[in-house]
Amino acid sequence: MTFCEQAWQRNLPLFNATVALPFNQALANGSLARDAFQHYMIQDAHYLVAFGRALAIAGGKADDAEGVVQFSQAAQEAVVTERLLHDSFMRAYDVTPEIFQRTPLSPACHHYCHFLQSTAWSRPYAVALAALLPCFWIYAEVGVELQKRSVPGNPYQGWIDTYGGEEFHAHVRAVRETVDAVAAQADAKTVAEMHQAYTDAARLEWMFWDSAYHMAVWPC
Ligand SMILES: Cc1ncc(CO)c(N)n1
Repeated sequence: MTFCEQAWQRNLPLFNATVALPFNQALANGSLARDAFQHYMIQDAHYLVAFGRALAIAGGKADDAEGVVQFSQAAQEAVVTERLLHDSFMRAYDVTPEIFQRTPLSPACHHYCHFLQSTAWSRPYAVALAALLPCFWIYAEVGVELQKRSVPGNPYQGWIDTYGGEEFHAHVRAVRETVDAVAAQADAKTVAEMHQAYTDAARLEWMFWDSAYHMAVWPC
């Protein structure tokens, strides 16, 4: 079994729990509260910049030219997506640049951003990639599950299609191929660290959606 197949199997209950989260169920049936979606978009815009930064660092650590290109391009796409979010969904949902500027990262978003950045800076290339993989893969598979459950006229269809769509899935397949190739060359200790990083990130994906549903803020 490849690293990715193993990681998917080990974390399957967590993935199913992620799809079942109230946020995702409400996104699929179109009943998600507008202010929860606004909160989520603001946090996601913050997240995408940190994700981009972590990808750029991973690109700099790549052990071949292909990896440099793949992850520096992914870094660029993350930031382009962040900008598009401001011009499209945020505008449509009345999240002004001022509202965005004055909304700090939620505790879950803060933790996820810093986990990705510190893993990318301080751990080997293979471990950094394993931490970044759920951001791609879980999003794409949640997108597919939400497309299956989505109702006609769902106001959130555009958002769901971004992640359930073929363009994003092609990226995910390419990242999985690289992660499997890197894992195949890694020693057992590194592979164990990769699994831990994958699970940590998968848990943070769960927490990100849960936090958005409750519009969580810092307790003090
Ligand atoms: C929290 C989160 N994870 C992954 C993605 C997809 O890259 C996203 N937009 N937001």
